[in-house]
Amino acid sequence: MDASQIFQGEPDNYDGVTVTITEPMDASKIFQGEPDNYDGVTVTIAEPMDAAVFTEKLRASLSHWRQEGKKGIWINLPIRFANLVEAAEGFRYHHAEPDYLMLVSWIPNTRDTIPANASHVVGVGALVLNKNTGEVLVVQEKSGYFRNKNVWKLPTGVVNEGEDICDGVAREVEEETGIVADFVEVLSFRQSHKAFLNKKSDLFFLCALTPRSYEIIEQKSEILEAKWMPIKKIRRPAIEPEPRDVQVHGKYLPEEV
Ligand SMILES: NC(=O)C1=CN([C@@H]2O[C@H](COP(=O)(O)OP(=O)(O)OC[C@H]3O[C@@H](n4cnc5c(N)ncnc54)[C@H](O)[C@@H]3O)[C@@H](O)[C@H]2O)C=CC1
Repeated sequence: MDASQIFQGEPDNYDGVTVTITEPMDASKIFQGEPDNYDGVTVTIAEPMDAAVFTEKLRASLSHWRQEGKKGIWINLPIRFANLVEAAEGFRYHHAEPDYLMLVSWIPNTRDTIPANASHVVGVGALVLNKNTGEVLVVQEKSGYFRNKNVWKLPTGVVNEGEDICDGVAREVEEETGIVADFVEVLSFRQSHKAFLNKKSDLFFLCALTPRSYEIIEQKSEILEAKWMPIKKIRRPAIEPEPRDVQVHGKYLPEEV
Protein backbone atom coordinates (compact mmCIF):
# COMPACT_ATOMS: atom_id res chain seq x y z
CA MET A 1 0.00 0.00 0.00
CA ASP A 2 1.32 3.43 -0.89
CA ALA A 3 1.84 5.06 2.57
CA SER A 4 1.19 8.52 1.16
CA GLN A 5 -2.42 7.54 0.39
CA ILE A 6 -3.41 6.68 3.98
CA PHE A 7 -3.12 8.63 7.25
CA GLN A 8 -0.18 7.67 9.48
CA GLY A 9 -1.32 7.45 13.11
CA GLU A 10 0.00 6.70 16.59
CA PRO A 11 -1.07 3.31 17.97
CA ASP A 12 -2.33 3.17 21.56
CA ASN A 13 -2.59 0.35 24.12
CA TYR A 14 -6.15 -0.53 23.20
CA ASP A 15 -5.59 -1.42 19.55
CA GLY A 16 -6.54 2.14 18.59
CA VAL A 17 -4.89 4.74 16.37
CA THR A 18 -4.73 8.52 16.81
CA VAL A 19 -4.26 10.62 13.69
CA THR A 20 -3.14 14.23 14.14
CA ILE A 21 -3.77 16.50 11.19
CA THR A 22 -0.76 18.80 11.04
CA GLU A 23 -1.10 20.33 7.61
CA PRO A 24 -4.04 21.79 5.78
CA MET A 25 -5.84 19.21 3.62
CA ASP A 26 -4.61 19.29 0.03
CA ALA A 27 -7.35 21.40 -1.57
CA SER A 28 -6.84 19.79 -4.94
CA LYS A 29 -7.89 16.41 -3.51
CA ILE A 30 -11.30 17.56 -2.29
CA PHE A 31 -14.10 19.43 -4.04
CA GLN A 32 -14.44 23.12 -3.28
CA GLY A 33 -18.10 24.00 -2.75
CA GLU A 34 -20.33 26.93 -1.88
CA PRO A 35 -21.65 26.84 1.71
CA ASP A 36 -25.37 27.47 2.29
CA ASN A 37 -27.37 28.69 5.29
CA TYR A 38 -28.26 25.14 6.40
CA ASP A 39 -24.73 23.78 6.94
CA GLY A 40 -24.77 22.43 3.43
CA VAL A 41 -22.35 22.64 0.52
CA THR A 42 -23.05 22.90 -3.21
CA VAL A 43 -20.41 21.67 -5.60
CA THR A 44 -20.72 22.60 -9.26
CA ILE A 45 -18.80 20.35 -11.60
CA ALA A 46 -17.16 22.57 -14.19
CA GLU A 47 -14.57 20.29 -15.80
CA PRO A 48 -14.83 16.85 -17.39
CA MET A 49 -13.57 14.11 -15.04
CA ASP A 50 -12.82 10.45 -15.19
CA ALA A 51 -15.54 8.62 -13.22
CA ALA A 52 -13.05 6.76 -10.98
CA VAL A 53 -11.19 10.00 -10.15
CA PHE A 54 -14.53 11.67 -9.40
CA THR A 55 -15.56 8.89 -6.99
CA GLU A 56 -12.19 9.02 -5.20
CA LYS A 57 -12.30 12.81 -4.82
CA LEU A 58 -15.92 12.65 -3.66
CA ARG A 59 -15.08 10.08 -0.96
CA ALA A 60 -12.26 12.30 0.34
CA SER A 61 -14.54 15.35 0.25
CA LEU A 62 -17.36 13.57 2.10
CA SER A 63 -14.96 12.53 4.83
CA HIS A 64 -13.75 16.15 5.12
CA TRP A 65 -17.32 17.55 5.19
CA ARG A 66 -18.36 15.02 7.85
CA GLN A 67 -15.54 16.25 10.05
CA GLU A 68 -16.73 19.81 9.45
CA GLY A 69 -20.29 18.88 10.51
CA LYS A 70 -21.78 19.52 7.07
CA LYS A 71 -25.26 18.14 6.36
CA GLY A 72 -26.78 18.43 2.88
CA ILE A 73 -24.29 17.97 0.05
CA TRP A 74 -25.49 19.11 -3.37
CA ILE A 75 -23.82 18.31 -6.68
CA ASN A 76 -24.80 20.46 -9.64
CA LEU A 77 -23.99 18.31 -12.64
CA PRO A 78 -24.19 20.02 -16.03
CA ILE A 79 -25.83 17.69 -18.53
CA ARG A 80 -22.55 17.22 -20.45
CA PHE A 81 -21.12 15.45 -17.38
CA ALA A 82 -24.10 13.11 -16.91
CA ASN A 83 -21.65 10.18 -17.10
CA LEU A 84 -20.76 10.97 -13.46
CA VAL A 85 -24.25 10.25 -12.07
CA GLU A 86 -23.51 6.61 -11.34
CA ALA A 87 -20.11 7.49 -9.86
CA ALA A 88 -21.73 9.75 -7.21
CA GLU A 89 -22.01 7.05 -4.54
CA GLY A 90 -24.75 7.62 -1.96
CA PHE A 91 -26.35 10.50 -3.88
CA ARG A 92 -29.91 10.68 -5.20
CA TYR A 93 -31.63 12.86 -7.80
CA HIS A 94 -33.15 16.04 -6.43
CA HIS A 95 -34.30 17.75 -9.63
CA ALA A 96 -33.35 18.31 -13.23
CA GLU A 97 -33.45 21.47 -15.33
CA PRO A 98 -32.83 21.72 -19.09
CA ASP A 99 -29.09 22.23 -18.56
CA TYR A 100 -28.20 20.44 -15.31
CA LEU A 101 -29.09 17.66 -12.92
CA MET A 102 -28.98 18.27 -9.15
CA LEU A 103 -27.88 15.40 -6.94
CA VAL A 104 -28.05 15.48 -3.16
CA SER A 105 -26.92 13.46 -0.16
CA TRP A 106 -27.71 13.99 3.53
CA ILE A 107 -24.56 12.91 5.34
CA PRO A 108 -25.18 13.11 9.12
CA ASN A 109 -27.05 10.44 11.06
CA THR A 110 -29.91 12.82 11.73
CA ARG A 111 -33.30 13.26 10.02
CA ASP A 112 -32.93 14.32 6.38
CA THR A 113 -34.51 17.79 6.07
CA ILE A 114 -33.77 18.41 2.37
CA PRO A 115 -36.89 20.09 0.91
CA ALA A 116 -38.70 18.20 -1.85
CA ASN A 117 -38.38 19.37 -5.41
CA ALA A 118 -41.04 21.88 -6.64
CA SER A 119 -44.43 20.29 -6.07
CA HIS A 120 -46.88 22.50 -7.97
CA VAL A 121 -47.42 24.15 -11.31
CA VAL A 122 -49.18 27.51 -11.14
CA GLY A 123 -52.07 28.02 -13.54
CA VAL A 124 -54.16 31.09 -14.25
CA GLY A 125 -57.63 31.63 -15.66
CA ALA A 126 -58.97 34.96 -16.91
CA LEU A 127 -62.45 36.37 -16.45
CA VAL A 128 -62.19 39.27 -18.91
CA LEU A 129 -65.48 41.09 -18.59
CA ASN A 130 -66.65 43.96 -20.75
CA LYS A 131 -68.99 45.62 -18.26
CA ASN A 132 -70.49 47.89 -20.94
CA THR A 133 -71.80 45.02 -23.04
CA GLY A 134 -72.05 42.27 -20.41
CA GLU A 135 -69.78 40.04 -22.47
CA VAL A 136 -67.03 37.69 -21.35
CA LEU A 137 -63.99 36.61 -23.39
CA VAL A 138 -64.15 32.87 -24.13
CA VAL A 139 -62.07 30.45 -26.22
CA GLN A 140 -62.14 26.97 -27.70
CA GLU A 141 -58.84 25.10 -27.38
CA LYS A 142 -57.13 22.96 -30.00
CA SER A 143 -55.49 20.64 -27.47
CA GLY A 144 -55.97 19.50 -23.90
CA TYR A 145 -59.01 18.12 -22.11
CA PHE A 146 -61.57 20.15 -24.09
CA ARG A 147 -60.18 19.42 -27.56
CA ASN A 148 -62.99 18.56 -30.03
CA LYS A 149 -65.64 18.93 -27.33
CA ASN A 150 -67.17 22.15 -28.65
CA VAL A 151 -66.78 23.75 -25.21
CA TRP A 152 -66.30 27.49 -24.72
CA LYS A 153 -64.10 28.26 -21.73
CA LEU A 154 -62.22 31.11 -20.10
CA PRO A 155 -58.63 31.61 -21.34
CA THR A 156 -56.19 29.67 -19.15
CA GLY A 157 -52.46 29.10 -19.06
CA VAL A 158 -49.42 28.46 -16.93
CA VAL A 159 -47.30 31.09 -15.17
CA ASN A 160 -43.65 31.15 -16.24
CA GLU A 161 -40.80 30.74 -13.77
CA GLY A 162 -40.18 34.09 -12.06
CA GLU A 163 -43.39 35.62 -13.45
CA ASP A 164 -46.02 37.27 -11.23
CA ILE A 165 -49.52 35.81 -11.42
CA CYS A 166 -50.99 39.20 -12.41
CA ASP A 167 -48.53 39.48 -15.33
CA GLY A 168 -48.90 35.83 -16.36
CA VAL A 169 -52.66 35.99 -16.67
CA ALA A 170 -52.56 39.18 -18.77
CA ARG A 171 -49.83 37.64 -20.98
CA GLU A 172 -51.85 34.46 -21.55
CA VAL A 173 -54.95 36.47 -22.51
CA GLU A 174 -52.99 38.56 -24.98
CA GLU A 175 -51.11 35.58 -26.44
CA GLU A 176 -54.25 33.50 -26.94
CA THR A 177 -56.71 36.18 -28.06
CA GLY A 178 -54.81 39.39 -28.85
CA ILE A 179 -56.88 41.19 -26.19
CA VAL A 180 -54.91 43.58 -23.99
CA ALA A 181 -56.35 43.48 -20.47
CA ASP A 182 -55.45 44.82 -17.03
CA PHE A 183 -55.33 42.53 -14.01
CA VAL A 184 -57.84 43.58 -11.33
CA GLU A 185 -57.72 40.89 -8.65
CA VAL A 186 -57.72 37.19 -7.83
CA LEU A 187 -61.31 35.96 -7.56
CA SER A 188 -60.68 32.46 -6.33
CA PHE A 189 -58.13 29.69 -6.34
CA ARG A 190 -58.17 25.93 -6.47
CA GLN A 191 -55.63 23.25 -5.65
CA SER A 192 -55.71 19.87 -7.39
CA HIS A 193 -53.32 16.92 -7.21
CA LYS A 194 -51.69 14.57 -9.73
CA ALA A 195 -52.45 17.25 -12.31
CA PHE A 196 -49.17 17.28 -14.25
CA LEU A 197 -47.36 14.10 -15.31
CA ASN A 198 -49.75 12.32 -12.93
CA LYS A 199 -47.49 13.58 -10.13
CA LYS A 200 -47.30 17.33 -9.60
CA SER A 201 -50.10 19.35 -8.01
CA ASP A 202 -51.72 22.38 -9.60
CA LEU A 203 -52.56 25.73 -8.04
CA PHE A 204 -55.04 27.52 -10.27
CA PHE A 205 -55.85 31.22 -9.77
CA LEU A 206 -58.97 32.63 -11.38
CA CYS A 207 -58.43 36.35 -11.98
CA ALA A 208 -60.63 39.26 -13.02
CA LEU A 209 -59.29 41.47 -15.81
CA THR A 210 -60.60 44.61 -17.48
CA PRO A 211 -60.16 44.71 -21.27
CA ARG A 212 -58.33 47.64 -22.83
CA SER A 213 -58.83 46.41 -26.41
CA TYR A 214 -61.68 44.43 -27.97
CA GLU A 215 -60.51 43.16 -31.34
CA ILE A 216 -59.78 39.43 -31.19
CA ILE A 217 -56.74 37.97 -32.98
CA GLU A 218 -56.60 34.26 -32.18
CA GLN A 219 -53.34 32.45 -31.58
CA LYS A 220 -53.61 29.87 -34.36
CA SER A 221 -51.37 27.25 -32.74
CA GLU A 222 -53.43 26.77 -29.56
CA ILE A 223 -56.82 28.41 -30.05
CA LEU A 224 -59.50 27.14 -32.41
CA GLU A 225 -61.71 30.18 -31.89
CA ALA A 226 -62.17 33.08 -29.46
CA LYS A 227 -65.16 35.37 -29.05
CA TRP A 228 -67.01 37.72 -26.73
CA MET A 229 -69.95 35.79 -25.26
CA PRO A 230 -72.91 37.42 -23.47
CA ILE A 231 -72.54 36.38 -19.86
CA LYS A 232 -76.26 35.45 -19.86
CA LYS A 233 -75.42 32.56 -22.20
CA ILE A 234 -73.05 30.99 -19.70
CA ARG A 235 -75.41 28.57 -18.03
CA ARG A 236 -73.25 26.19 -16.04
CA PRO A 237 -69.60 25.21 -15.85
CA ALA A 238 -68.51 22.39 -18.18
CA ILE A 239 -66.88 20.82 -15.13
CA GLU A 240 -68.79 21.07 -11.89
CA PRO A 241 -66.67 22.73 -9.20
CA GLU A 242 -65.36 20.56 -6.42
CA PRO A 243 -67.10 21.20 -3.08
CA ARG A 244 -63.90 22.69 -1.68
CA ASP A 245 -63.32 25.10 -4.62
CA VAL A 246 -63.72 28.73 -3.67
CA GLN A 247 -66.49 30.23 -5.81
CA VAL A 248 -66.35 33.39 -7.91
CA HIS A 249 -68.29 36.04 -6.07
CA GLY A 250 -71.11 37.88 -7.76
CA LYS A 251 -69.82 41.43 -7.83
CA TYR A 252 -68.29 40.87 -11.29
CA LEU A 253 -71.54 39.80 -12.89
CA PRO A 254 -73.46 42.60 -14.69
CA GLU A 255 -76.49 43.70 -12.69
CA GLU A 256 -79.12 42.41 -15.13
CA VAL A 257 -77.83 38.81 -14.96
N1 LIG B 1 -57.71 23.88 -20.02
C1 LIG B 1 -58.77 23.83 -19.28
O1 LIG B 1 -59.83 23.51 -19.74
C2 LIG B 1 -58.75 24.22 -17.85
C3 LIG B 1 -57.57 24.60 -17.27
N2 LIG B 1 -57.57 24.95 -15.95
C4 LIG B 1 -56.34 25.33 -15.31
O2 LIG B 1 -55.67 26.27 -16.12
C5 LIG B 1 -54.29 26.15 -15.89
C6 LIG B 1 -53.60 26.01 -17.21
O3 LIG B 1 -54.17 24.91 -17.89
P1 LIG B 1 -54.20 24.86 -19.47
O4 LIG B 1 -54.53 26.16 -20.05
O5 LIG B 1 -55.08 23.71 -19.81
O6 LIG B 1 -52.74 24.62 -19.80
P2 LIG B 1 -51.97 23.25 -19.87
O7 LIG B 1 -51.32 23.03 -18.57
O8 LIG B 1 -52.85 22.18 -20.42
O9 LIG B 1 -50.95 23.60 -20.95
C7 LIG B 1 -50.14 24.75 -20.91
C8 LIG B 1 -49.30 24.73 -22.17
O10 LIG B 1 -48.45 23.58 -22.15
C9 LIG B 1 -48.74 22.73 -23.24
N3 LIG B 1 -48.69 21.36 -22.73
C10 LIG B 1 -49.16 20.91 -21.55
N4 LIG B 1 -48.92 19.60 -21.41
C11 LIG B 1 -48.27 19.22 -22.53
C12 LIG B 1 -47.73 18.01 -22.99
N5 LIG B 1 -47.82 16.87 -22.25
N6 LIG B 1 -47.13 17.98 -24.19
C13 LIG B 1 -47.02 19.09 -24.91
N7 LIG B 1 -47.51 20.29 -24.55
C14 LIG B 1 -48.12 20.36 -23.37
C15 LIG B 1 -50.13 23.14 -23.69
O11 LIG B 1 -50.34 22.86 -25.05
C16 LIG B 1 -50.12 24.61 -23.43
O12 LIG B 1 -49.46 25.31 -24.45
C17 LIG B 1 -54.10 24.95 -14.98
O13 LIG B 1 -53.94 25.41 -13.66
C18 LIG B 1 -55.40 24.20 -15.12
O14 LIG B 1 -55.71 23.45 -13.97
C19 LIG B 1 -58.69 24.96 -15.20
C20 LIG B 1 -59.89 24.59 -15.74
C21 LIG B 1 -60.02 24.19 -17.11
